[in-house]
Amino acid sequence: MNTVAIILNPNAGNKKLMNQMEEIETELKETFSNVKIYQTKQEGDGAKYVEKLASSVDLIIGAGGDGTIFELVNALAPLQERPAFAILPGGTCNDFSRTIGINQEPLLAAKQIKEKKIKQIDIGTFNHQYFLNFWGIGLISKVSEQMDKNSKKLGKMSYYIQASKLIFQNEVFHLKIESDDSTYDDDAVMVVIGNGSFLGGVQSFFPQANIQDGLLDVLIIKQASMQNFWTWLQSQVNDDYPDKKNEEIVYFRTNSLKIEAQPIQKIDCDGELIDETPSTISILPQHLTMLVGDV
Ligand SMILES: Nc1ncnc2c1ncn2[C@@H]1O[C@H](COP(=O)(O)OP(=O)(O)OP(=O)(O)O)[C@@H](O)[C@H]1O
Repeated sequence: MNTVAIILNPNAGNKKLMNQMEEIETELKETFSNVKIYQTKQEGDGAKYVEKLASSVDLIIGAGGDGTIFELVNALAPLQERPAFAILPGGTCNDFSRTIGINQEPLLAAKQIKEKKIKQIDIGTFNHQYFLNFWGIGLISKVSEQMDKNSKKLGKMSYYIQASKLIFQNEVFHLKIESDDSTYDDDAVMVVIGNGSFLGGVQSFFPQANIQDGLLDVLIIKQASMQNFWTWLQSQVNDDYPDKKNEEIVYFRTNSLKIEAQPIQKIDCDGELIDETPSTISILPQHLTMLVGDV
């Protein structure tokens, strides 16, 4: 593993990553003989770089926030031959980098990447889109919808401020889920399907998510559960979560499922609003070779 392309969004987050790039490049060059930085100028540039570079590099390092990582993963995942992938966290939440134990200090993350600790990682897919962290409808996508660049500057707290504003609106939809492992046909206010264990910067929804088990974690929140759910979210999850005896929270694991909602719901995928229901979601087991940190 010698040839490395760093695809960098210079405007991600608070530009902390951008300001440390020289130092990071020097650090990486101690281990990798050929390191080049490619700066994106706008949305779509990251994907173009992946298409151009994937067949000629051993490792692509995504340097930016979750939006940049989402774009790069969506360009890498459909390729037949995929170089290894790593993350230098530079955004607000950096959810998947946390799941794979990458330090949130970019220079320390670079030191971890130098260790070349490799894992084959599952990724989720639906309608030719791919996700590392989560697929969600209901409350979760409403929070994303109302987040703008200004509120993002507040960092991950802004997710919770938005969520707490919306949580009592409790907009119910009718949900139908079919999978080999479970079915559901009832009202709900939110569905979150997880691959990674972090969401909005905290290890809240799926603390025991395993990114190599070929399974998606499916969490359905029914209407009456919002108060419980919020209490639970604040209490930051204990080991026996989710308690399957709790009738207000439905939880199961599966490798694929079909979801319909009435009225149609917007889909939030790794923090990006990109599609609408219905959707058939599945997992691509150990599809991506990633350099991980302390996991
Ligand atoms: N040079 C650039 N200037 C502005 N936007 C860019 C640039 N390069 C890429 N983008 C786009 O900006 C969007 C947001 O980027 P990214 O997620 O990396 O940063 P962020 O929004 O600050 O972080 P987070 O998503 O964690 O809050 C992405 O969709 C990305 O494609």
